[in-house]
Amino acid sequence: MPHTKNPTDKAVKQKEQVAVLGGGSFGTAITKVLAENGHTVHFWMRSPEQVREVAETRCNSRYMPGVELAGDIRPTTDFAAAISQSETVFVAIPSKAFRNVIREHADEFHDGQIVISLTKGIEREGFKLMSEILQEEIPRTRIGVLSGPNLAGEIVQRELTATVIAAKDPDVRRTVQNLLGCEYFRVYANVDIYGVELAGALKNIYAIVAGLASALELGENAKSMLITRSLAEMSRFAVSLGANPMTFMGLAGVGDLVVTCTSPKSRNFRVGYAVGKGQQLDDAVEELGQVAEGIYTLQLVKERSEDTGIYMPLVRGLHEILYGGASIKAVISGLMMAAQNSDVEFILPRTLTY
Ligand SMILES: NC(=O)C1=CN([C@@H]2O[C@H](COP(=O)(O)OP(=O)(O)OC[C@H]3O[C@@H](n4cnc5c(N)ncnc54)[C@H](O)[C@@H]3O)[C@@H](O)[C@H]2O)C=CC1
Ligand SMILES: O=C(CO)COP(=O)(O)O
Repeated sequence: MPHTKNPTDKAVKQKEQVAVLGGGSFGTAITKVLAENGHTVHFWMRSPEQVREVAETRCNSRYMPGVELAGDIRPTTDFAAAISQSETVFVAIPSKAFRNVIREHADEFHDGQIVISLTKGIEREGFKLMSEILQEEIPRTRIGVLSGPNLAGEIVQRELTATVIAAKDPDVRRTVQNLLGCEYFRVYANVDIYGVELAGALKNIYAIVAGLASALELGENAKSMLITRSLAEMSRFAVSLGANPMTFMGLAGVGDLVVTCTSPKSRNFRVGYAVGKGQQLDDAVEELGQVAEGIYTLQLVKERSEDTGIYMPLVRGLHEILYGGASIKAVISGLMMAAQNSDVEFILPRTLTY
């Protein structure tokens, strides 16, 4: 049920200047939360037409049709102007363009500025997460990552939502909690940046798997099995890369996995569903018209898991279906008939004979 009270009615403790980079669904949703909390939001996007539309109509019709953007929102194509006055900058640029955008404007960030990635993806070259890109490109800033079960379409309707801010610096965590927290948006803290960020990127793969399962009308037992084994697989992979397994018990892990694996509001789920109904992958992505990061993450994680010997049967199976022309039935049969294994491998180590 949407929360109907407008947070702008509430006395705001401290009005800040903030910037949001990226005018898609999630950039728009976070801009709306910040503006409703009374902050001045410098909303940077590359399209002058979109800037004009948001300025004139207070609506971003391509990504959030029918949603009014109230409050002190200043849309702009001028990057330097957007971030110059802002103590905190939120970045909602898809992973494929993330480094280029930050690199191009690296000199415009100032020392100690807080920069928070909202992006749930991985860069192909070097398997870099967005926080690592920020660290490389703008090391003088203070970096954090926001991730969790955060469907943009629900946030803009003020549906009750929780998220996670991960940062080493407690001041960064506190700042983001203060900026975003309100009656319908609750912000929890973590220090495991890598785990929170990897969880957000990896779950997109399993949302595609869940969409496929939904299209095939598999039963409830099967859906539960898939979600739980997805959690086992993604945490196995992340832990091998240095993440804390406990992060996967939280909102950024199981929370985000559940929401995207059970909702057609997830774009990744919708791509899986379309493929499960017989559509070609390229057509499904084109029809979506928005980013489905899992498509790219799948390829990177498959390669990385093979290079490092991490057992990821769902990733391998999905890759065979999407890129290897394998039949969905054959892949399911292969998964079900694989060697029997342990449930929670942190309790009973997995047998290696597969
Ligand atoms: N939409 C959602 O519910 C959520 C999305 N995210 C993540 O946020 C990130 C952004 O996703 P969305 O906003 O949903 O995507 P979207 O597909 O709705 O919009 C992408 C936006 O990025 C812009 N863009 C692309 N390349 C650009 C470039 N080179 N320079 C400037 N702008 C560029 C596009 O113009 C568009 O405005 C993704 O990594 C996604 O996984 C995270 C949580 C929730
Ligand atoms: O990350 C999301 C929700 O937490 C959004 O998922 P999609 O990108 O699949 O829509």
